[in-house]
Amino acid sequence: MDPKNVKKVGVLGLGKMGADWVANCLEAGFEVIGFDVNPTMFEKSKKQTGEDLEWLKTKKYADDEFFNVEARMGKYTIVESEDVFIKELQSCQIFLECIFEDIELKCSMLQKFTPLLPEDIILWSNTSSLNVLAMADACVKPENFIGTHGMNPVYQMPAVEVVRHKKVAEEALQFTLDVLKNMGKKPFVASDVSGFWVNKHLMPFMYDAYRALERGEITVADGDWGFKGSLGHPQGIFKLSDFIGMDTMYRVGMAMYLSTQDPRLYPPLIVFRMIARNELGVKTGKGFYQWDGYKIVKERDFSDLTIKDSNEIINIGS
Ligand SMILES: NC(=O)c1ccc[n+]([C@@H]2O[C@H](COP(=O)([O-])OP(=O)(O)OC[C@H]3O[C@@H](n4cnc5c(N)ncnc54)[C@H](O)[C@@H]3O)[C@@H](O)[C@H]2O)c1
Repeated sequence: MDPKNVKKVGVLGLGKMGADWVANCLEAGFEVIGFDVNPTMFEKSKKQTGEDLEWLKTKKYADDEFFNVEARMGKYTIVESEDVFIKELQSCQIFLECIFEDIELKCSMLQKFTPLLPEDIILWSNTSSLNVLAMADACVKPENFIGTHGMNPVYQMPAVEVVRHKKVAEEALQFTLDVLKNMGKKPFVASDVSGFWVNKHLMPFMYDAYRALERGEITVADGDWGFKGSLGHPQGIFKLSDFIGMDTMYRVGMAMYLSTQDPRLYPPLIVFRMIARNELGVKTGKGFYQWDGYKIVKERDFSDLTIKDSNEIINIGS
């Protein structure tokens, strides 16, 4: 396994993270094949990848005449069927899974795909919290499976949390670290515990902030400015949540709660209410902020959702 031999990557799941990882792979000069079970994602996802590359061109490669967005996009194909995707994967060196944060779904996809893949392909998963060993066990070769948790937006954030599990081959781990470094990332190694290093600490912190909002202790804008202006965070919890997506915030928190039983990881009521109203953040134009694309239009007023006393909880309805 020579990291320099990576030429082609297959990406399964073309939502926010899949689209952004594709941009990172194209930036690195790889050819990319993508597939998503939901065909309505094809156009949206490609648009997202194109915008990511435009961002890279402006912010990182402004002086590089050889960084051509169109040429990079020319190396990206979204295929419309799983059969064609599997055929294309025969010439890939890396398979990257970016589907929903659902252990059963991820394991069933790995069980289905890995017997059909080249023997020496390295399998990456962008899971943010799930048991990596369980996913490895769903693969034909658990030693070649590894967690590669990229941070949102992955084409901008240098760190990748590389999750080591007890069956991973040292060679696959080293290969992964080297390929990521060749891609310009700065990976670090984390343990296979629920939430790994980043989300183990970040998720309870974010949910506590939601609960404070729910109790009327803070507003969205003050909460975000509090962390930005006092601790130097690049953005506050609420803005970050809107980028992540409330559906993903739910899936990650619930998965971590189920595996740890830590009550701080049980999604607060506001998560359920926002999902029921399709207020998922940037992807639906409404979350903690109101959005126009990636621009904040205004912070939203959550005073109608404030939980003031126990009677209110009883009368909340839906
Ligand atoms: N959103 C974030 O900020 C973030 C950050 C780090 C890691 N992650 C992780 O990345 C992964 C993807 O998250 P996301 O935010 O991109 O989610 P998303 O909802 O934006 O996209 C997931 C995509 O997977 C597709 N999909 C689902 N089942 C599939 C299947 N069987 N075959 C093919 N495609 C399938 C869906 O159609 C969807 O387009 C999750 O594991 C998540 O925990 C997310």
